[in-house]
Amino acid sequence: DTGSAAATPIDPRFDIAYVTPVTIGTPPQTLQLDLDTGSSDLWVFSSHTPASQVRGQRIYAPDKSTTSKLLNGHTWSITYGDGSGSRGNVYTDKFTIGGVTVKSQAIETAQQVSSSFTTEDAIDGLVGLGFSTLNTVSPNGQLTFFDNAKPNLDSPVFTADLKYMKPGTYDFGFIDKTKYTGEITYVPVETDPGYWTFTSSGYGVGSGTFSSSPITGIADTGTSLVYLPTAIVTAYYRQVQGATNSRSYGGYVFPCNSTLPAFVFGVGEAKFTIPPSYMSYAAVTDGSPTCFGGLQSSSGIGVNIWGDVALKAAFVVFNGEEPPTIGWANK
Ligand SMILES: CSC[C@H](NC(=O)[C@H](Cc1ccccc1)OC(=O)N1CCC(N)CC1)C(=O)N[C@@H](CC1CCCCC1)[C@@H](O)Cn1ccccc1=O
Repeated sequence: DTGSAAATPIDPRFDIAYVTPVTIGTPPQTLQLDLDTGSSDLWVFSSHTPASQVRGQRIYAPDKSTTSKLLNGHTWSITYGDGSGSRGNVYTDKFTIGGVTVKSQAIETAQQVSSSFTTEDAIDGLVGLGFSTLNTVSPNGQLTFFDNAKPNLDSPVFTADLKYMKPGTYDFGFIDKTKYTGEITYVPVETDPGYWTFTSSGYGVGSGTFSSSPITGIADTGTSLVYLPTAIVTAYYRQVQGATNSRSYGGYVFPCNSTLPAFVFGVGEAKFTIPPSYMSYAAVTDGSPTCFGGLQSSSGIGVNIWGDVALKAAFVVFNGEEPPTIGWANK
């Protein structure tokens, strides 16, 4: 098997998240889900989600699918880094992304979603693409779509080609040579506790010297920004006129008309440049002259996160062979 599906930004003004069309059940029900390498639950808004918590999202109705089966006595509950969360019951059903089908995928139906999910009408749920050890279904943890699909994929990989303010693609089962330039640099992945954790070889601010120092973090398609150690973040914003670490806005902000340096990060011998346009994430509120930075400190999180701001500067291969590795290429 091989497959390919679009990853479309949910907001035309800034890349807060990307959604991908999937089909569930028989006849197929189409939902727009956020593929998240930072978690491992596949959950959806459903006919079991209270109407008061659904605001425009598409829902999965297991009772309308001839191939759905309730996974008796199984429940799930998840809380994300940004404090959002959801919980509910579990079915198995036919699940397809970009033409790759898993006949019996655990579909976690929401009985409750937090307010930030209710207000985000462009996201109908998540497809966790982290390692299945992170799955929250109890009493028996379930496998991710990738783990279920892997044995039937031509190659046990999926790739992310996210783009700045336009649709990119997720490919499953193959590496599309037309999507990158030069060589792919592969580095080891630490699978404990279950993220795509790898070690970057260092960073540089703009045209400044490159600092070769290991930065261990996770490649996370479900996180909008890049979160790195405070020393790196302060070194970056020292080069930005008028930048301050705002308590009220919860991070580094600066005048939107500031000149921003690029941010360079290393993977092995390779270098990747996040252009200034990606580093100015968004105006703090619509029309404000104050902008929120695409690079923020990880000190409050406990893990460094290479989110979409970094991922869209590269072509990334999530290699599910044993042992797993992650590959980065310029594009
Ligand atoms: C520092 S982990 C914060 C991160 N959530 C974000 O990145 C959200 C994404 C978002 C926000 C609003 C609408 C849509 C999407 O966006 C912001 O938080 N932003 C962007 C806008 C900025 N103004 C403020 C900062 C996060 O929990 N990701 C998790 C997946 C997310 C959850 C929310 C829905 C979309 C998918 C996940 O991979 C993060 N994970 C990673 C490792 C361990 C646990 C864990 O849970």
